[in-house]
Amino acid sequence: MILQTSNLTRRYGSLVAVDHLNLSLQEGEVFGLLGPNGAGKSTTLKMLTTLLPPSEGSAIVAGFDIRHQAAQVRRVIGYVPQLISADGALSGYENLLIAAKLYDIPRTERDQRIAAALDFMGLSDVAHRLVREYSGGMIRRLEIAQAILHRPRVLFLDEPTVGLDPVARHLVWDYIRQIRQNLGTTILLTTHLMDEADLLCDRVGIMHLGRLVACDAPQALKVAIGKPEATLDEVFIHFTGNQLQTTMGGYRETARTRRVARRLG
Ligand SMILES: Nc1ncnc2c1ncn2[C@@H]1O[C@H](COP(=O)(O)OP(=O)(O)OP(=O)(O)O)[C@@H](O)[C@H]1O
Repeated sequence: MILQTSNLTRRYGSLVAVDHLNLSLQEGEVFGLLGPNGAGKSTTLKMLTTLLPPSEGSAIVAGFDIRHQAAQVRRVIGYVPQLISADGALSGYENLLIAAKLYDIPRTERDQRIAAALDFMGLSDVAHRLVREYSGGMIRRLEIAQAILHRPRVLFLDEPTVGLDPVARHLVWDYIRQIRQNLGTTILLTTHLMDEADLLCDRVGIMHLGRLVACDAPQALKVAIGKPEATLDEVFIHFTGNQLQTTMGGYRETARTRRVARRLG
């Protein structure tokens, strides 16, 4: 197992955002974490990327303990957060150069690694343009390029295609597949898009109120609910008892969650 959580829990005051999560990922798989707004997906990713300490429980990522070996964990993972992390006032190349320095990539290798990442993500032609002139899809691809520059063993993507048009979304899916295929990277992503999860993920985990309520290959989950021909939307509704995106409901809760997410960066 490349990633294993053991009763991983995070509380915010009296709210249990992630509740004794037990999750195992096999090396090289693309795993999708699904769940309504507020289910605990981002909080899980923040703990696994060592940005947020767990309240209870533990997790091992690529052989390192997120609590006691956080620095080692950070060296072997890549993370693309939900909110834009690239600097719009710099070029794509400059953003990648910062990432290369942050990841301690030796000076002699930097240029070659950056060129390879730009090429891999289809951004060579725009490398020296300011990121604020990029389309949403190009920014996402640049952020993914930044996150794979140091060849991480596990890549975390928090809603990688949110806000992208269908063409840009398909392109990001293609790149995610290529990363797995060419680099053997294990990928853990969160998404609200059931077609994205169905097409891209080897397995999905459905979270509801902080708990993992289902975990298997999309087709196996369809069979498990007695409807092999079902869409993943139906599977999701079956396990969460909700229409898509409604658990916490309402504009106020969504706005609050967004504000919180923004604060946490
Ligand atoms: N810093 C915080 N302080 C207090 N509560 C928080 C904080 N961060 C998240 N929460 C709460 O924890 C719960 C889980 O939030 P989280 O962002 O992990 O859910 P999510 O599944 O990622 O949701 P979304 O799909 O909207 O991104 C929510 O009820 C949220 O309001």
